[in-house]
Amino acid sequence: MTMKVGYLGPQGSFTEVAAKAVMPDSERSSFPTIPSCMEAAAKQEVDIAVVPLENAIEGSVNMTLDYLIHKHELPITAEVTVPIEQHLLVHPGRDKNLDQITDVYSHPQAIAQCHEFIQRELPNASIHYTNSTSAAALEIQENPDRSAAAVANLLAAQTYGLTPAKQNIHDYGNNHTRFVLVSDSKKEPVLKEAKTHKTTMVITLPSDYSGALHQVLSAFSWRKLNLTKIESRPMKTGIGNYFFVIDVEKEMDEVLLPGVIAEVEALGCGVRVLGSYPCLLSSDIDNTNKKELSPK
Ligand SMILES: O=C(O)C(=O)C[C@]1(C(=O)O)C=C[C@@H](O)C=C1
Repeated sequence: MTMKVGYLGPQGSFTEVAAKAVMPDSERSSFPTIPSCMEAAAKQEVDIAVVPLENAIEGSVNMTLDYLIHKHELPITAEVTVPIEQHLLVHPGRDKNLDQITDVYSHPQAIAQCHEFIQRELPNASIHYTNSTSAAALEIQENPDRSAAAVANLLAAQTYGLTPAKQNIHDYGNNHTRFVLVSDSKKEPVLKEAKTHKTTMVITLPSDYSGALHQVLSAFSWRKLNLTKIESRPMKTGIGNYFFVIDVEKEMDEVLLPGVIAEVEALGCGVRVLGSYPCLLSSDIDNTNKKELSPK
Protein backbone atom coordinates (compact mmCIF):
# COMPACT_ATOMS: atom_id res chain seq x y z
CA MET A 1 0.00 0.00 0.00
CA THR A 2 1.58 3.31 -1.09
CA MET A 3 1.62 5.90 1.67
CA LYS A 4 0.87 9.53 0.85
CA VAL A 5 3.48 11.65 2.57
CA GLY A 6 3.40 15.42 2.97
CA TYR A 7 6.61 17.33 3.59
CA LEU A 8 7.82 20.91 3.95
CA GLY A 9 8.83 21.78 0.41
CA PRO A 10 9.38 22.76 -2.28
CA GLN A 11 11.54 19.92 -3.60
CA GLY A 12 15.10 19.86 -2.32
CA SER A 13 14.34 20.71 1.33
CA PHE A 14 15.96 18.80 4.16
CA THR A 15 12.48 17.61 5.05
CA GLU A 16 12.23 15.97 1.63
CA VAL A 17 15.58 14.28 2.31
CA ALA A 18 14.16 12.97 5.61
CA ALA A 19 10.90 11.82 3.99
CA LYS A 20 12.73 9.98 1.20
CA ALA A 21 15.15 8.36 3.62
CA VAL A 22 12.48 6.97 5.88
CA MET A 23 9.86 6.09 3.23
CA PRO A 24 11.59 5.86 -0.16
CA ASP A 25 8.58 4.28 -1.88
CA SER A 26 5.97 6.77 -0.74
CA GLU A 27 3.94 9.15 -2.89
CA ARG A 28 5.24 12.56 -1.74
CA SER A 29 3.63 15.98 -1.97
CA SER A 30 5.21 19.20 -0.82
CA PHE A 31 3.56 21.91 1.29
CA PRO A 32 4.79 25.50 1.59
CA THR A 33 4.79 25.72 5.40
CA ILE A 34 5.01 23.47 8.46
CA PRO A 35 1.41 24.34 9.52
CA SER A 36 -0.01 23.57 6.04
CA CYS A 37 1.81 20.25 6.02
CA MET A 38 0.44 19.30 9.45
CA GLU A 39 -3.03 20.51 8.48
CA ALA A 40 -2.97 18.12 5.49
CA ALA A 41 -2.23 15.23 7.86
CA ALA A 42 -4.97 16.36 10.27
CA LYS A 43 -7.47 16.45 7.38
CA GLN A 44 -6.11 13.09 6.16
CA GLU A 45 -5.27 14.55 2.75
CA VAL A 46 -1.95 12.80 3.35
CA ASP A 47 -1.33 9.70 5.50
CA ILE A 48 1.75 11.16 7.15
CA ALA A 49 3.36 14.59 7.51
CA VAL A 50 7.13 14.86 7.93
CA VAL A 51 8.17 17.98 9.84
CA PRO A 52 11.41 19.17 11.48
CA LEU A 53 11.40 19.15 15.31
CA GLU A 54 14.88 19.80 16.64
CA ASN A 55 18.31 20.81 15.38
CA ALA A 56 21.59 20.04 17.11
CA ILE A 57 22.86 23.63 16.77
CA GLU A 58 19.71 25.69 17.03
CA GLY A 59 17.41 23.62 19.26
CA SER A 60 13.69 23.07 18.85
CA VAL A 61 11.68 24.08 15.82
CA ASN A 62 9.10 25.94 17.91
CA MET A 63 6.55 26.13 15.10
CA THR A 64 6.33 22.33 14.95
CA LEU A 65 6.28 21.90 18.72
CA ASP A 66 3.59 24.54 19.18
CA TYR A 67 1.37 23.09 16.47
CA LEU A 68 1.73 19.61 17.99
CA ILE A 69 0.78 20.95 21.42
CA HIS A 70 -1.82 23.65 20.68
CA LYS A 71 -3.39 23.00 17.29
CA HIS A 72 -3.54 19.31 16.53
CA GLU A 73 -3.96 15.92 18.15
CA LEU A 74 -1.60 14.31 15.66
CA PRO A 75 0.42 11.52 17.24
CA ILE A 76 4.14 11.32 16.54
CA THR A 77 4.59 7.91 14.90
CA ALA A 78 8.36 7.91 14.16
CA GLU A 79 11.43 10.10 14.16
CA VAL A 80 14.33 10.23 11.74
CA THR A 81 17.57 12.08 12.36
CA VAL A 82 19.36 13.44 9.31
CA PRO A 83 22.85 15.01 8.99
CA ILE A 84 22.60 18.64 7.92
CA GLU A 85 25.21 20.34 5.72
CA GLN A 86 24.50 23.93 4.78
CA HIS A 87 26.03 25.52 1.67
CA LEU A 88 26.00 29.01 0.24
CA LEU A 89 24.47 28.69 -3.24
CA VAL A 90 24.46 31.27 -6.01
CA HIS A 91 22.93 31.48 -9.48
CA PRO A 92 25.32 29.89 -12.05
CA GLY A 93 25.40 33.16 -13.97
CA ARG A 94 26.67 35.13 -10.93
CA ASP A 95 30.08 35.72 -9.43
CA LYS A 96 30.96 33.19 -6.70
CA ASN A 97 33.06 35.82 -4.91
CA LEU A 98 31.54 36.39 -1.47
CA ASP A 99 32.24 40.15 -1.74
CA GLN A 100 29.61 40.29 -4.49
CA ILE A 101 26.80 38.85 -2.35
CA THR A 102 24.51 41.51 -0.89
CA ASP A 103 21.51 39.37 0.13
CA VAL A 104 21.19 35.97 1.79
CA TYR A 105 17.98 33.93 1.73
CA SER A 106 17.06 30.94 3.88
CA HIS A 107 14.89 29.36 6.55
CA PRO A 108 15.45 30.93 10.01
CA GLN A 109 16.83 27.62 11.38
CA ALA A 110 19.39 27.42 8.57
CA ILE A 111 20.42 31.09 8.98
CA ALA A 112 20.81 30.50 12.72
CA GLN A 113 23.01 27.44 12.07
CA CYS A 114 25.35 29.63 9.98
CA HIS A 115 25.15 33.04 11.64
CA GLU A 116 28.82 33.12 12.71
CA PHE A 117 29.81 32.41 9.09
CA ILE A 118 27.44 35.08 7.79
CA GLN A 119 28.62 37.61 10.37
CA ARG A 120 32.28 36.90 9.52
CA GLU A 121 32.13 36.52 5.73
CA LEU A 122 29.06 38.52 4.71
CA PRO A 123 28.75 41.17 7.45
CA ASN A 124 26.90 43.65 5.24
CA ALA A 125 24.48 41.24 3.60
CA SER A 126 20.75 41.63 4.23
CA ILE A 127 19.08 38.49 5.53
CA HIS A 128 15.74 37.35 4.08
CA TYR A 129 13.81 34.57 5.78
CA THR A 130 12.01 31.98 3.66
CA ASN A 131 9.67 29.10 4.53
CA SER A 132 12.37 26.53 3.81
CA THR A 133 15.94 26.28 2.52
CA SER A 134 14.65 24.95 -0.82
CA ALA A 135 12.25 27.92 -1.12
CA ALA A 136 15.37 30.10 -0.78
CA ALA A 137 17.14 28.12 -3.53
CA LEU A 138 14.09 28.51 -5.80
CA GLU A 139 14.12 32.28 -5.10
CA ILE A 140 17.74 32.45 -6.30
CA GLN A 141 16.96 30.39 -9.42
CA GLU A 142 14.06 32.69 -10.31
CA ASN A 143 16.03 35.92 -9.76
CA PRO A 144 19.34 35.72 -11.65
CA ASP A 145 19.52 39.54 -11.63
CA ARG A 146 20.01 39.68 -7.84
CA SER A 147 23.46 39.51 -6.23
CA ALA A 148 22.01 37.04 -3.75
CA ALA A 149 22.73 33.61 -2.28
CA ALA A 150 20.69 30.88 -0.60
CA VAL A 151 21.71 28.75 2.37
CA ALA A 152 20.54 25.27 1.39
CA ASN A 153 21.70 21.72 0.69
CA LEU A 154 23.28 20.14 -2.38
CA LEU A 155 20.01 18.47 -3.37
CA ALA A 156 18.53 21.98 -3.68
CA ALA A 157 21.63 23.06 -5.65
CA GLN A 158 20.99 20.23 -8.10
CA THR A 159 17.23 20.73 -8.23
CA TYR A 160 17.49 24.47 -8.99
CA GLY A 161 20.77 24.42 -10.95
CA LEU A 162 22.71 26.55 -8.43
CA THR A 163 26.45 26.66 -7.80
CA PRO A 164 28.02 26.37 -4.34
CA ALA A 165 29.99 29.57 -3.60
CA LYS A 166 31.07 28.04 -0.28
CA GLN A 167 30.34 24.59 1.11
CA ASN A 168 29.73 23.50 4.72
CA ILE A 169 29.08 26.91 6.19
CA HIS A 170 27.26 25.67 9.34
CA ASP A 171 29.08 26.97 12.42
CA TYR A 172 29.47 23.65 14.25
CA GLY A 173 30.22 20.16 12.96
CA ASN A 174 27.96 17.24 13.79
CA ASN A 175 24.94 19.22 12.65
CA HIS A 176 21.82 17.05 12.65
CA THR A 177 18.09 17.67 12.55
CA ARG A 178 15.50 15.42 14.08
CA PHE A 179 12.33 15.12 11.98
CA VAL A 180 9.09 13.55 13.14
CA LEU A 181 6.38 11.72 11.25
CA VAL A 182 2.93 12.70 12.45
CA SER A 183 -0.20 10.87 11.40
CA ASP A 184 -3.85 10.34 12.15
CA SER A 185 -4.18 7.61 9.57
CA LYS A 186 -4.85 3.96 10.33
CA LYS A 187 -2.31 3.07 7.63
CA GLU A 188 0.94 1.96 9.26
CA PRO A 189 4.14 2.90 7.42
CA VAL A 190 6.62 0.09 6.92
CA LEU A 191 9.81 1.36 8.51
CA LYS A 192 13.20 -0.15 9.03
CA GLU A 193 13.58 -1.67 12.49
CA ALA A 194 14.70 0.92 15.04
CA LYS A 195 17.35 0.44 17.72
CA THR A 196 15.72 2.90 20.10
CA HIS A 197 12.26 4.18 20.93
CA LYS A 198 11.08 7.33 22.63
CA THR A 199 7.91 8.57 24.27
CA THR A 200 7.20 12.30 24.27
CA MET A 201 5.00 13.74 27.02
CA VAL A 202 3.71 17.23 27.68
CA ILE A 203 3.36 17.90 31.40
CA THR A 204 1.58 20.83 33.04
CA LEU A 205 2.56 21.51 36.64
CA PRO A 206 0.00 22.49 39.27
CA SER A 207 0.32 26.17 40.19
CA ASP A 208 1.87 27.17 43.51
CA TYR A 209 3.32 23.73 44.24
CA SER A 210 6.94 24.20 45.17
CA GLY A 211 9.19 21.39 44.06
CA ALA A 212 6.61 20.00 41.60
CA LEU A 213 9.11 19.68 38.76
CA HIS A 214 11.54 17.90 41.09
CA GLN A 215 8.80 15.40 41.99
CA VAL A 216 7.89 14.89 38.33
CA LEU A 217 11.52 14.14 37.48
CA SER A 218 11.84 11.75 40.38
CA ALA A 219 8.93 9.69 38.96
CA PHE A 220 11.21 8.97 36.00
CA SER A 221 14.49 8.71 37.89
CA TRP A 222 13.56 6.09 40.49
CA ARG A 223 12.27 3.92 37.63
CA LYS A 224 15.68 4.43 35.96
CA LEU A 225 14.05 5.93 32.86
CA ASN A 226 16.46 8.00 30.80
CA LEU A 227 15.24 11.42 29.66
CA THR A 228 16.76 12.59 26.37
CA LYS A 229 15.20 16.05 26.46
CA ILE A 230 13.27 18.36 28.73
CA GLU A 231 12.13 21.74 27.53
CA SER A 232 9.63 24.32 28.67
CA ARG A 233 7.26 26.01 26.19
CA PRO A 234 4.81 28.78 26.96
CA MET A 235 1.20 27.68 27.53
CA LYS A 236 0.27 31.01 25.87
CA THR A 237 -2.05 31.82 28.78
CA GLY A 238 0.16 34.36 30.57
CA ILE A 239 3.70 35.10 31.71
CA GLY A 240 5.16 32.27 33.77
CA ASN A 241 2.74 29.57 32.52
CA TYR A 242 4.71 26.78 30.89
CA PHE A 243 4.37 23.21 29.70
CA PHE A 244 7.29 20.84 30.07
CA VAL A 245 7.97 18.69 27.04
CA ILE A 246 9.79 15.54 28.09
CA ASP A 247 11.31 12.85 25.86
CA VAL A 248 11.89 9.49 27.55
CA GLU A 249 14.06 6.82 25.99
CA LYS A 250 11.41 4.12 26.35
CA GLU A 251 8.58 2.69 24.31
CA MET A 252 5.11 2.88 25.91
CA ASP A 253 4.69 -0.27 27.96
CA GLU A 254 2.15 -1.62 30.41
CA VAL A 255 4.03 -0.93 33.63
CA LEU A 256 6.74 1.72 33.80
CA LEU A 257 5.35 4.61 31.74
CA PRO A 258 1.74 4.15 32.94
CA GLY A 259 3.26 4.16 36.46
CA VAL A 260 4.99 7.48 35.76
CA ILE A 261 1.79 8.97 34.36
CA ALA A 262 -0.30 7.87 37.35
CA GLU A 263 2.31 9.19 39.80
CA VAL A 264 2.60 12.53 38.00
CA GLU A 265 -1.18 12.90 37.73
CA ALA A 266 -1.49 12.17 41.45
CA LEU A 267 0.67 15.27 42.03
CA GLY A 268 -2.00 17.32 40.25
CA CYS A 269 -0.09 17.56 36.94
CA GLY A 270 -1.71 17.30 33.51
CA VAL A 271 -0.10 14.71 31.22
CA ARG A 272 -0.51 14.31 27.46
CA VAL A 273 1.42 11.74 25.45
CA LEU A 274 2.39 13.17 22.04
CA GLY A 275 3.57 9.79 20.82
CA SER A 276 5.59 6.67 21.49
CA TYR A 277 7.69 5.92 18.45
CA PRO A 278 10.73 4.29 16.84
CA CYS A 279 13.82 6.47 16.32
CA LEU A 280 15.72 6.03 13.05
CA LEU A 281 18.97 7.49 11.79
CA SER A 282 19.02 8.24 8.07
CA SER A 283 22.56 6.81 8.00
CA ASP A 284 21.17 3.45 9.20
CA ILE A 285 18.65 3.27 6.38
CA ASP A 286 19.88 1.80 3.12
CA ASN A 287 18.35 4.25 0.70
CA THR A 288 19.51 7.61 2.10
CA ASN A 289 19.71 9.67 -1.09
CA LYS A 290 23.48 9.74 -0.77
CA LYS A 291 23.82 9.83 -4.55
CA GLU A 292 21.46 12.76 -4.84
CA LEU A 293 23.26 14.62 -2.08
CA SER A 294 26.69 14.55 -3.66
CA PRO A 295 27.63 17.50 -5.89
CA LYS A 296 27.12 17.21 -9.66
O1 LIG B 1 14.18 24.32 5.16
C1 LIG B 1 14.34 23.11 5.08
O2 LIG B 1 15.00 22.57 4.19
C2 LIG B 1 13.73 22.29 6.08
O3 LIG B 1 13.50 21.16 5.84
C3 LIG B 1 13.45 22.92 7.44
C4 LIG B 1 14.63 22.86 8.38
C5 LIG B 1 14.20 23.22 9.83
O4 LIG B 1 13.15 23.78 10.06
O5 LIG B 1 15.00 22.95 10.76
C6 LIG B 1 15.15 21.49 8.41
C7 LIG B 1 16.45 21.21 8.58
C8 LIG B 1 17.44 22.26 8.79
O6 LIG B 1 17.66 22.30 10.19
C9 LIG B 1 16.97 23.59 8.34
C10 LIG B 1 15.67 23.82 8.03
